[in-house]
Amino acid sequence: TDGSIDCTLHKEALRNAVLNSTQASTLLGGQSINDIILNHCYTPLSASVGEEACVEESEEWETLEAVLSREFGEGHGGRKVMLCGGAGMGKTTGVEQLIWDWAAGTRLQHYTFLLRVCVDTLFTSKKSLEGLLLTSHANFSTEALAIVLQRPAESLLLVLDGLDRFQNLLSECPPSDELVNDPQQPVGGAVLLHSLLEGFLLPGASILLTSREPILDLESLQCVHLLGFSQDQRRTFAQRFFQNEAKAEQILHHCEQAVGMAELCVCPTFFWMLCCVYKECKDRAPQTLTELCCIVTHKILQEHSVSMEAGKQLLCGLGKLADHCTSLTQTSCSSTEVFACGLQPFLGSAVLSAFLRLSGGDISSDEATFSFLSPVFREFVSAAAFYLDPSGGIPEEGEGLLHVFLAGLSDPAQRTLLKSSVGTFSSGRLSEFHQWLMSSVTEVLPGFEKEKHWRMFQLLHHAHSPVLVREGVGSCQWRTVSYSGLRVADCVALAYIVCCLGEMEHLNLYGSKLTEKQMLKLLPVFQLARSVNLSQSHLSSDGLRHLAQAMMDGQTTALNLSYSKLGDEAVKTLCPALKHSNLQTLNLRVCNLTPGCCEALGQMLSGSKLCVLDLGGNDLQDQGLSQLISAVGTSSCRLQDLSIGMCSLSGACVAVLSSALSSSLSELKILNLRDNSLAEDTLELLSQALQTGRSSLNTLTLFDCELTDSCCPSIAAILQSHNCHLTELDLSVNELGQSGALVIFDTLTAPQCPLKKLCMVRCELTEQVFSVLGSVLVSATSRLKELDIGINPVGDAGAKHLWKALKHPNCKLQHLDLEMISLTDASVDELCEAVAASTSLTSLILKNNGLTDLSVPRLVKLVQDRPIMKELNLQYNDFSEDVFELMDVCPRIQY
Ligand SMILES: Nc1ncnc2c1ncn2[C@@H]1O[C@H](COP(=O)(O)OP(=O)(O)OP(=O)(O)O)[C@@H](O)[C@H]1O
Repeated sequence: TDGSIDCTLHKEALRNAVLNSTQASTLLGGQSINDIILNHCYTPLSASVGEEACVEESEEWETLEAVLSREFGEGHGGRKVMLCGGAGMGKTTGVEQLIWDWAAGTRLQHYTFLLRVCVDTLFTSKKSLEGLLLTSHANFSTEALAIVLQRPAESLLLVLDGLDRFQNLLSECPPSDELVNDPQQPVGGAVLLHSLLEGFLLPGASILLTSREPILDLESLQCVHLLGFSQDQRRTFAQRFFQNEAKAEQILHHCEQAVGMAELCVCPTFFWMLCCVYKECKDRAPQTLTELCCIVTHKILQEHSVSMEAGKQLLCGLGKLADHCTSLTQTSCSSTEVFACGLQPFLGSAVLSAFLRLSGGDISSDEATFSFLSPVFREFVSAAAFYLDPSGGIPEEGEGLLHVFLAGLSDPAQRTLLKSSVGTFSSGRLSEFHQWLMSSVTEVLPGFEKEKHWRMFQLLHHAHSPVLVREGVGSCQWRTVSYSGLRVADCVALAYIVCCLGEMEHLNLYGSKLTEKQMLKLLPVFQLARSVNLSQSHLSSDGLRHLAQAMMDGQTTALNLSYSKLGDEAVKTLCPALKHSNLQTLNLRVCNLTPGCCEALGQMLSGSKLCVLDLGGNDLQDQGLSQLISAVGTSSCRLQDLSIGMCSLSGACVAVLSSALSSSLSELKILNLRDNSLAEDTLELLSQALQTGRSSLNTLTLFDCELTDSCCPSIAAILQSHNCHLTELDLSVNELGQSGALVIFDTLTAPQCPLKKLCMVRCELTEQVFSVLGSVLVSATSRLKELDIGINPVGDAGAKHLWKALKHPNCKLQHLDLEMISLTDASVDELCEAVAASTSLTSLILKNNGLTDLSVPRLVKLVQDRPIMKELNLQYNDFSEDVFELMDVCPRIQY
């Protein structure tokens, strides 16, 4: 009966294994398990459950301890969990602490037996489950174990730690007829493991596996990702480590500031090493990752009294071994391989085991394998060897740290300590690296791939040489692609680059989601950028405050926050700062603004340097506009260009606008009112304001403002006035009709009419209107140079009047847009003749008409024979593919 098997003895045996362990803590290998457990140094770890690991610290992070308690909770018999996490993330420590706690009677007591399955020999020969359990539990006799295994399997928890070493052996699933259910039957490792996981062997038993990578894709297996230490867990660890809260805070702060360290600190082994180094560096903590690795190497070599010559030989050998492992994508090597890398003088010496872990027996055994204790150091020695060993070129790498270390080591300040222990670097190698870096920068930054840009910033940051930054970035055509998705480390690197340069033309963060931390790191960039694009971005309210501060202190002249869902409160936060900034242009299009923020906007306008303001697409309403506009027309407002299209304005707002415009102090030159329903009678007020002579307005957009012919006399009055400065007028998409248009055209020949550009797209213009327009164009007094009158279906007959006018020497037209006027091939003779004769026309838009292949040869010849023609747009006509080649010969033709 199982009563004869005493689980308290088993628990004691498990505890004794820890108590009697002789494993020692090392700098690169980490703190020993017994030290952690017995001295209560265990710190909770973070984990996330599911297929994808949630690697950014967030609410999805739970503690490993909580996850394991839940997954293996009472009543959940037969749970199978795979704990995945990179090297040194704490898998073994987490599992060992769990075993200790079970043995101490504090966790998972509903399992009567917790058993380790020894994985070391799992794949070397056929083994039975019983055999493997006996290897790890010498306290059991074969008979006793057999009795334990006959218990209801629900009371058993099996632990298999470190399966990643057998990744390739596990990749293939054995056929199900090979799976076994007898714990005494010897089988291969893959069969044994699959028999356990698929519930053939000990059905109902719970199983906990660990591996660096997710190795088995089984439905029965729940994946838990181990993510190391969160910020708070690092704090707990550091407080325990230093026994001093202030010191712990200092370290945490330093990690954030030191170049390249913050991201690595989530890894418990790395953080342990860092704390050990900090404890000893009384006067000066390492400022960068490279410096940290140089200090650690120096310490290890000194501790083992390694001479300079031998130190150099060791690093070169380790570097070769690292490159060898990388090229074969393997993590461990045999002693033969270690030998071949020139490390034979160090085989068996303690200094080698400070860097490499030996497993599978002693050095002389065939099964002995070596692997790097720390993946970070693997890349570090590879970089150091590049500078120490003159053979080979710049090693290739993907995302890793190798190039980061090459960059860091190229800086004499960061490698000082390494120099004192292994000697000076070859100057040829140093200049080789610098040349490589400079040519990579000049190749990458003019390109479109933002990740590659960031990589270059990182390398330049690690190289820590303002001269290199100025030489590389300063002299190349740095393309301003959107930098959305910057990680914190990229923000830091970008800030370093821009600070070295002292300026940045354009910071494009289109579509970014920026946390407060990222904003803080980017502050110097915001201050030094001439223009900043945050269109479609999301900023937290703290982030916004930092932006405001940066604008106030900085030299930015243009800020684009359009489509960013800011809302009134955010704008109220920004306005007081922007008032005192150097901003000249501010884009707040479609930012969910309401009348609630207009007072703040108005206050910002008075006294600021702002000249251009776009508020289009916000629900400002008449009430908001009157608050906003109160500043315009006062001596403290410099606004010249205001867009308030689609702002739910009605005719009632025209009164306040008009009074602002008629103030002699108003500097407003451009006003865009498109897409508002302005009642036409109120246009009279605007007309009067523009006739006072005090308004400087030269561009007015009334596109789609629900105007009709009854407003045309008011517009005509403006154009006829001797005081009017209007040179551009857009009346498109209004139902002006023939009579209305004629009233306006009548004024265009008046000598005082200053209009140079007129848009009347889709205004129901007729052939008769076009005929009048023809006579306007040939009059000696008309100043019209640009005419957009598309989407008025006047056909060939209507266009004829314009062709005739174009030939006339008085016609000054440079740009003519006749999109969608139902033009056909029948017009082409006259069109070509007219354009050829025109002395001014440089751009003709004929999109969306009925031209066919027949016209193409004539049109191509026309453009070819007319060098002053900049653009002939023939898009969306009825062409077949046959003529594409013909049109391709002339790049000024768009089709
Ligand atoms: N919970 C923890 N509390 C304190 N220190 C920890 C903890 N987890 C890990 N460490 C530190 O990290 C080191 C490495 O941990 P561990 O050996 O458990 O990692 P691992 O994930 O098993 O790595 P590998 O895949 O390389 O075997 C430990 O020696 C210890 O210094």
